[in-house]
Amino acid sequence: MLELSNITAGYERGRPVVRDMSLAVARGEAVGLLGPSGCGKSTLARVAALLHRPDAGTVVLDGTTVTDYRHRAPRALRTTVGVVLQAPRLSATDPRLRLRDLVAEPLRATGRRIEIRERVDELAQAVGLGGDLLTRGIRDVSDGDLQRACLARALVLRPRLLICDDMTAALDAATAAALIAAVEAYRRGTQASLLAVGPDPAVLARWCDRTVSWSSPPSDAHPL
Ligand SMILES: Nc1ncnc2c1ncn2[C@@H]1O[C@H](COP(=O)(O)OP(=O)(O)OP(=O)(O)O)[C@@H](O)[C@H]1O
Repeated sequence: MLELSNITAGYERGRPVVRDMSLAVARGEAVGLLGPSGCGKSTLARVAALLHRPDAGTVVLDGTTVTDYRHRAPRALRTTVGVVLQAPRLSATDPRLRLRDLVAEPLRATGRRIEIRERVDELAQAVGLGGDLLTRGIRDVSDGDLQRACLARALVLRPRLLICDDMTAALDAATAAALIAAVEAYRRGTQASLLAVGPDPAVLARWCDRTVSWSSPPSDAHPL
């Protein structure tokens, strides 16, 4: 489903934060990527989500070798992946949005307005956004509720690969458990693959088939 081969990536020319990293996630598999803060996990996750162009290396997603990233990536490839980032306030681009609009954003962007009502209500239930939460603005909900909405948005186009970058960071235990359960239910229903990134082995073990440690030598770090 996802093959990252010898990825080198960073933000400044000549100063990579990810060096020669390889990782594969098979169809239907859930892989945890474990590593300390600042080691480059989020950067690699962004490369896998086609949000950041690597300086070197190859990304193969669903059998297609990726040549373009961000808005230049073909829509069909972009919508293969759903992404939940660590900081929901940063990933929710427009602070004036209501949660309902935030969840519906990918459906609007892909011209599937007709599906919005049913799909958003279905996902609100799946992630536990009850009561009037969907009608509230981003500024008027807790980080936990905003992250629930971000997970719903990531699932709204039924991605075949879900990437969760430290999704449960800074959430209380009950909200974290609810979000993990929602991802598990989605995967049971769709056989979607999962790449879960985080610093806590116990959290990753809870929802992943196997965990790759960032500090492993390259030969152990991937099954390619
Ligand atoms: N947009 C950016 N511009 C410049 N440098 C960045 C940017 N994002 C991350 N970095 C730097 O790249 C390095 C790796 O960061 P990254 O977020 O990928 O690591 P991480 O393992 O996910 O850390 P954390 O678990 O704390 O999020 C860090 O030194 C960070 O400061």
